[in-house]
Amino acid sequence: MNAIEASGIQLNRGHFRLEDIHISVPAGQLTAIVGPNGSGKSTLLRILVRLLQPDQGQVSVHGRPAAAYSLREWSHTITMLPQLKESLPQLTVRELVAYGRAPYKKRFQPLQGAEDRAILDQVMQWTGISMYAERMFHTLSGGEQQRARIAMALAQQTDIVLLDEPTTFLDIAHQFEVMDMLHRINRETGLTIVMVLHDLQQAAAYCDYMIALRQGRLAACGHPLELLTDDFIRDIYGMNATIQFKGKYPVILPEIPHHSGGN
Ligand SMILES: Nc1ncnc2c1ncn2[C@@H]1O[C@H](COP(=O)(O)OP(=O)(O)OP(=O)(O)O)[C@@H](O)[C@H]1O
Repeated sequence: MNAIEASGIQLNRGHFRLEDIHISVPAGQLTAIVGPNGSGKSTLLRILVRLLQPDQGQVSVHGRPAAAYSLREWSHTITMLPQLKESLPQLTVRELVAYGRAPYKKRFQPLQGAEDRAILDQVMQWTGISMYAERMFHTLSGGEQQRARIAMALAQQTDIVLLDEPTTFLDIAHQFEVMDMLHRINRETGLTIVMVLHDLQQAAAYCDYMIALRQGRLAACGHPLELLTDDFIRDIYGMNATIQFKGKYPVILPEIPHHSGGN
């Protein structure tokens, strides 16, 4: 069962073309979208969530064309958290997370009814930010901010969440903390999660499925542990590397030309 299917996607931006993309995103699993900088990962995510209209091609969600969903139905079905680039207005963490409930607001009703408040408490607990609920968002550390932003996306209670680089700007411990959290939420709730990731080792450690783009085209898709080979790294990233397995997980050892070992 697929949560998302995209077929024949084309987008021409002059200097950049997304060409002939056919992908399926399995329902209830963790999917990574990988590929070099500028290969079209964020562009594809924006097309999947209907923020960008492709020149050609179709996106279907739960077997139904994306265009057939009303705005309200769509906002209850799929959401996307963009990259952590923009600065947010001065809000408490609870106020920020409550933005996720906006698609459920009915006219003349307050934004936070009893049901909304229960959902906010639940998603803040899942993401481990309950103790920061009344703190100003901008006073949180990068890792805490990312968890608060993810809580906002979860508060929208969609079946599918798309995350654009959820671990970028985080130190290694916080990267794994966020990936662990997403994995746990996926396994406990069956939420379909699609993430743009740069770290292939994280993709292999946590994701069930991987979609690789190269220069605006689909280069490969499948289980990350099956896709990750020396040839894959060379073909997609143009870099020589050796993959070694540490237990179940691949470790990428790059061949760095002219590297003298740090001395
Ligand atoms: N709004 C835009 N207008 C014009 N060109 C854009 C726009 N957004 C992205 N692009 C271009 O489209 C191409 C693909 O960008 P995109 O952000 O999708 O790549 P990406 O794989 O997500 O890259 P990164 O890993 O660096 O975030 C790039 O050449 C980029 O400059």
